[in-house]
Amino acid sequence: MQTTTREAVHLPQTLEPRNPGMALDLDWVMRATANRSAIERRAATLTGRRSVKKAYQAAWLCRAITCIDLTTLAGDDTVGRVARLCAKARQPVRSDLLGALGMDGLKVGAVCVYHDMVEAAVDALAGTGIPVAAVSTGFPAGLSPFHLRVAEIEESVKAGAAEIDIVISRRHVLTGNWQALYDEMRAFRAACGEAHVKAILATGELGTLQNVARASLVCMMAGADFIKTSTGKESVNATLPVSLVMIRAIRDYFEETGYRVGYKPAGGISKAKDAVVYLALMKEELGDRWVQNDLFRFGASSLLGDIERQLEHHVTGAYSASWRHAAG
Ligand SMILES: O=C[C@H](O)COP(=O)(O)O
Repeated sequence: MQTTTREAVHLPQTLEPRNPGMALDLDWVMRATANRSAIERRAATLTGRRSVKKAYQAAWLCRAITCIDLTTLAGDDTVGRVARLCAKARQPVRSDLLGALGMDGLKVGAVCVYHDMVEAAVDALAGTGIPVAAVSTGFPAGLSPFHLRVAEIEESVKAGAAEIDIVISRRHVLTGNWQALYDEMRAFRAACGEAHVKAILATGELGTLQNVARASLVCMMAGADFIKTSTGKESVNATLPVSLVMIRAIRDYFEETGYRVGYKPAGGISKAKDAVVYLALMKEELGDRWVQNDLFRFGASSLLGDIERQLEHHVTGAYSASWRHAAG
C-alpha cells in the first residue's frame, strides 16, 4: 500500500513500548500523598544552584529545542500564522548559528495547535517527520458534551494529528471520583487509536498536590502516554513543585509496571534558564532516558525565542534584540 505524506508523519516516533494502562487500582491511588513542605524544599534546590555554562549550556539548550511542542493556541490563529510557526519548527534557529554549533537539522518535538489548524500544520510540516499535536476534548475547560469530546479526538486524528492533548474533567478529581476520571481517560485513549495521548491535568485547578499525585496515577493507569501539567490558560500553570509530584508519580508507575510515561510541563515556560532547570529535574529524578523527546516535552509558545537568543550569544558573544526572535 502506498503511504501518503500525511500517513507518513502520522505515527509517533518512540523508542518505548506504549503504556497500555492497567485496571484502576484504587488502593494505590489512595495511598498516593504529597508532602508539600518537603516538595517545596526540594524544588528550591533546583533554582538556587549555579546554572551550566558555555558549551554545556548550548548543548542543553539544543536538547531543549528538540523537546519543545511549539504551540499556538489563540482565537485569532490563521493558516498563515500556523505556516510561519511550522517554518520555525523546521528551522528553529538561524542556519549560520546551527552550523557554528554543529547542529544542522535540529528541529522541535512537535507543533501544537487547535483542531481547526491541524490540516494546515500537517501540510506545512510534510516531509519533516515533525508530528502535529492537537489540543482536544473541549480544551481548555473540557466541559463540552462527552460524545463531542470523543468525536473531536477522532476528527483531529483523521486530520493527521499524531498526538492528542486532552483535558481531564477537573470535577472528577475535586470530588474524588477516580472511577469517572479513569473511564473518561480510557475512552479518550481508545479514541486516539495509534495517536499518542497527553493527559492535561490542569494542575492549577486541582486544589492540592495530593490530588495532582492521584490524578497523575489514574491517568497513567488509564493508558496516558504523557501527563501534562496545564493548558497554559489556568491562572497557575507549570511549577516545579507540581512537576516533582508528577515526575515522582511517573517513577512509581514505571517501578510498578515497567512502562515509561512521558512528562510535559506547559504554560508560562518562556526563559532558556527555566528550560535547563526542567531538564536537570528530569535527569536527576528520572535519569537520562527521560530527557529525550519521546518522553519529555515543553508546551511553550515563546520559549524558543529566548533559547535562540542565548544560542546567538553563545556563538557570537552578543545578544540581539528580542524582537528579532519573535516567532516561537
Ligand atoms: O501547552 C502549551 C501552552 O498553552 C503554552 O503556554 P505558553 O503560551 O504560556 O507558553
